Amino acid sequence: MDYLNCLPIYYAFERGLVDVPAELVKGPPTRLNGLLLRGELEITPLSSIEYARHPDRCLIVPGLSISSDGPVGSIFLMSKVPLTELDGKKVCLPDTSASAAALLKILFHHYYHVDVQFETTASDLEQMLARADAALLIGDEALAAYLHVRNTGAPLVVVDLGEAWKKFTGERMVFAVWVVRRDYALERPQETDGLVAALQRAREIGIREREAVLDLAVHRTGLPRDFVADYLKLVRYDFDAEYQRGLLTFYDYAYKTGLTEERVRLAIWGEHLA
Ligand SMILES: C=C(O[C@@H]1C=C(C(=O)O)C=C[C@H]1O)C(=O)O
Repeated sequence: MDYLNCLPIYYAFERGLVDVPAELVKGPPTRLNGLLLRGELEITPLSSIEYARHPDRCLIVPGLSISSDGPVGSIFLMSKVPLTELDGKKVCLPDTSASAAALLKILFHHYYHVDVQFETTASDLEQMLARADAALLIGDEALAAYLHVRNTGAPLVVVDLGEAWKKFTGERMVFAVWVVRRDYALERPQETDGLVAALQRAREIGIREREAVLDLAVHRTGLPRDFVADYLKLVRYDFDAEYQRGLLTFYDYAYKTGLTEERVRLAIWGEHLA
């Protein structure tokens, strides 16, 4: 995934510290979601909401996710007015996002109790706010927009969706899980074990070599070092029982909000295969 939040995981592959018998493909979340579902990728981070829409198509890689326990630092709603005043107004969603877009719909419906009209557009704060009263941003565009708003003092209400979710439910929020295509995994269990082990090894190295990852992140983005360091502390990569409970809570609300068609169970590679 072509965002800073994936660098701690892919650093070891990029640096050749872990051998991965695969070709790496980059893109924003919705592009990778589409490629996996069209059978053009074998293993990828997938927007968590897309897993709930296609549980028969994928198996979750154990012990890995893109999550937060409270603020996430890169998923923001930026609004010209307080959220309660958005009733009947338009909100732009970025065409890069699936999970955060679903989360925002859930929050408006069940937490803020505000009825808004959504429009999906390219991820560009200025253009979004020219067409609507509020805009959702994710990933590196959200980081840049946040800094811009902070530095210019633009009069926008800024809400971190990881933080709003935590206030609403008390739970962690899982934005993406790594999945392997189910047909591929069942046909090629040994290759799947190899890819899963490579990802887990890469994650360990990314955590251990935190400073080197930070150097590379600063070099690549040109963002201030303290800002990037703080951000990389907010993003979590765990997928233990507490994260899974947070994810199932998200799925419950997604179902209640009409964003998914069934209440799914988590099928995790190596744990239980439905
Ligand atoms: C934390 C983030 O979570 C992302 C949000 C996603 C989504 O909305 O579909 C998908 C993958 C994650 O990278 C982020 O990109 O800022």
